[in-house]
Amino acid sequence: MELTVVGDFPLSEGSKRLASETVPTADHPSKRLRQSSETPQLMTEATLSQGVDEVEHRQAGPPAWSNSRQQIGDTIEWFHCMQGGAAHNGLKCTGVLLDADNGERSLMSDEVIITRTGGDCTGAGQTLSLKQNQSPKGIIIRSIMASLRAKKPVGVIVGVRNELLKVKIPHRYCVMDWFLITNVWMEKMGKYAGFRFRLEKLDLSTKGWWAEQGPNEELPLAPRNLNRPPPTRECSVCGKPSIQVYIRPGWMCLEPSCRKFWKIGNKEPKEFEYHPDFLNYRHPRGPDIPNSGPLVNVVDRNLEPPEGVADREEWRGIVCPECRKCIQRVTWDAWDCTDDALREPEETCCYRVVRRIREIPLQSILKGVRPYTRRQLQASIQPVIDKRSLEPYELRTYEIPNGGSITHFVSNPTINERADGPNHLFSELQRLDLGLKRYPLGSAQGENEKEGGGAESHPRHLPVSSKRKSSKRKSCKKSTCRVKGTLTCHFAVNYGVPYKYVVSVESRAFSDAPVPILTALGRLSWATEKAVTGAGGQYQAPNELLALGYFEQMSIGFHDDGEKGLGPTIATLSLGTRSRMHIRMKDKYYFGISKSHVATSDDPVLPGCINEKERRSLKKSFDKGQITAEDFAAQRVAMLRRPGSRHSPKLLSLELKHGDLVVMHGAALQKYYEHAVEPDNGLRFALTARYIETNSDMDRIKGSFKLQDNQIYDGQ
Ligand SMILES: O=C(O)CCC(=O)C(=O)O
Ligand SMILES: [Fe+2]
Repeated sequence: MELTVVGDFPLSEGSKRLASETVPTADHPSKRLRQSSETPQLMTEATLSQGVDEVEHRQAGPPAWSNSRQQIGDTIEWFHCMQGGAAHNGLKCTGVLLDADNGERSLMSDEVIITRTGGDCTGAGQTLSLKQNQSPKGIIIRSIMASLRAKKPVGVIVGVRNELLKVKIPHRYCVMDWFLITNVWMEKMGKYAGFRFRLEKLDLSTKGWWAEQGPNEELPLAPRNLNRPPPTRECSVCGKPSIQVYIRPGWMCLEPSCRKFWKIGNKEPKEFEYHPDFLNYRHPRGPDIPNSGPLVNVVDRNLEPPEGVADREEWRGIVCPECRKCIQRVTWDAWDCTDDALREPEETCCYRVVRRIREIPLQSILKGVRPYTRRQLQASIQPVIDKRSLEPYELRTYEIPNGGSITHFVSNPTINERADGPNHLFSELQRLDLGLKRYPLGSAQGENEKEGGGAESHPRHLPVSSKRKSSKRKSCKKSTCRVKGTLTCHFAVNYGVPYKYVVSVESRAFSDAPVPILTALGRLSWATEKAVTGAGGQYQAPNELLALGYFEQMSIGFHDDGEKGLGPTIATLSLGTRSRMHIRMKDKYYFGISKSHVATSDDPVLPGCINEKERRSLKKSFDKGQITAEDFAAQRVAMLRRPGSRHSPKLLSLELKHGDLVVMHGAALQKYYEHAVEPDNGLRFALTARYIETNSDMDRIKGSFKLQDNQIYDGQ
C-alpha cells in the first residue's frame, strides 16, 4: 500500500510572530469577533491570538442535540448521514460523530480530538476491529484528506456512548463545535494498518460545553503552544516524512508501505504516550481557513411559508430555539418539540410552531412536466390496452407472472376537471386537517420482513432509493438504514378499519372523515369493482382508506401491502405531482436465497427469477420425493448466489399522473412482489382503499360507510 502521510500544516512566519507577540487586552478587537454558534466564523489572526491565553466564556450546553441519528441528519446541514462516523458531501468531510468505539489510543480534550476513521471493521459498538488494512481510496478517508488539505472546518457531534469525555454527555447526540482536521496518519491497530486523525477546536476564544471545569475559568484549560509544532522526521529507509505522534516509544515511520512502519528497532511498540507538542500545538488560524458558516441554524419558521412550494425546507428538521433539540417535521403542518417518539421523561419543552403550506395550485405542479425517459419507465411486461370499455378512462392491464394483475386507469383533463373530481379533491385535501403524520419505525408495520427472510428488502417508510436529486443525499448511501425511531418518508393517516400500518394510532371512523375522503372512497370502490369483475373475480367493497401525503423529495420504499386479513384487491388514487410506481419480485423469490444464505422455504420459482431452469428442475425432484428437504435446501444453497447489495430488477414502472387510479389484484401480488412509489418534485397525495377482515365490532363500525349520491362514482 502506497500512502503519503499527510502531516501538519507548517506554521507560517507571520503566524509564528503573531503567536509570540500578541498580548490580549480587555478591549482587544478580537472581542468584537467573538463567535456564537449561530454566526459565521472567520478566523483571523486576532481571533487566534486572543484565544491563546484567555477564554471568554463557556458554552452553557450543546448548541443542538437529539435523541436519534435521523433527527440530527434531518436537521444539521453538515451531518446528513444515518450511519457511520463521518459525513461528507461527496468530496469533503463535513462532520464527524464520535460515539461508542473510537479505537485504542483515542483522546478527547477541551480542544483536541484524536480518533480513527471508520470503515473496514468487524464487530460492533465497543469492539470494532480492523479486518484489513484501510485503503486511502475509501470515500471517507478521501473526504477527510480533502478537508485537511482545504482546511475546511468539520462539525463534531458526540454520542452518549462515548467514554472519552470526562463530563456527562447530556443527550444521546450532542453537537460540539467546528473543528479543524490538522493531521491524518496511519498506525497499526491490531493486525492491520488504519487511519487516525487529529482535530482541533476551531474557536479558541470560548470553552466548549464539554470542557472540564477548571480552578481558574479565565485561563484556557488545555495547555497550548503555537510556536512549537511537533517534530517531523524523514525515515532512513523510505525517505518519507512522519510526524512524531508519541513521546513514548518515540518517533516511528508512519508510512505503511515501509518495512520500518510502526516499528522501534525491529519491534512493534506496546506502550504509548502522546508527545506533549502533538497535543498542545495549535494550528494557525489565518484567512486561509474557509468560512465555516453557521454551526447550527435556528431558523425563524414563524415566517409565512413561500407560495406554491412544499419543498425540502418545509419538512427539514429545525433546532428548537428554546431547548435546542433537533425537531423533525412529524406533523403535516407543524414542528412540535413534544412530538418525538423517543422523547425522554425529563424533557419538558413544549415549543411548537405551526406552519401550514400555502395552497399549491395544481397548474404549478402540472406545467412544464417533461416525459419520463424510456429507461425510467422500463417494462418487461406489455399491457393490454382498452380505450373503450370505461371511456373516458384508458385501461392498461398488466398480467404479473403468478402474481395477479395490475390495472392502470389513465385519467385525463375531462375527468379531472369535473365537479368533485381530482382537481377539486387535490385542492380540498390541502385545505383540510386530515391528521397526516410521519410515524416512527418500530410502531409501523408493513415491513417486508414479516414473512421472515428478505432482510434486505426496502422498508416502505423510507425513500425508494438513495439516488435522489440532491448531492447531499447521494453522499450518504446508507441513509435508508432501519433504526428504531426512524420516521417514514411520507405523511399518513388511516380511515375506516385499522390497517395496522401504524399500530400505535387508532384509525379514524369513516363517519368522522372529511367529505373528500368519502368522495375518494367512492371512486376507489368503483375502480375496485371494475378491475375485479373485469378479471373474473368477486367484488368486495373496501372498508379502509389510507391517505398518504408527500412533500418534495418524499417517497415510499419497496414494500408489500399484505397485512393479515387483507383482501386481494388494493386501489389507489393519485393526486398532484406525477410519480413512478415500480414493481419488482421480492429478493427472496428472485434470488431463491436470503442474504445470510438460507434457501427460501416456500419458493414457487417464479417466471423470470434467477437460475429459473435449474431451480425448477430441483423443485420438481423435491416435489416428487426424489430428494429430501435437507438436500433440496443444501443444493440450492450450493447453487445460488446473492450479490451483497443487489436487488431484484424492476419488472415494471408505471407513470402515475394526477387523477390516475391503479388497482392491484391478487393476493400473490403482495406475497411475491413488492412496489414502491417515487413522486416527482411537488406535492402529492395517494389515497388507497382496501378490504380488511376484522373480528372487532368497533373496527367494523369504523369501517362502515354510506356514500351520498354525489359520492357514488360511475366512471364519469
Ligand atoms: O403512493 C402511492 O401511490 C402508493 C401508496 C402505497 O403503496 C400504499 O399506501 O401502500
Ligand atoms: Fe402499498
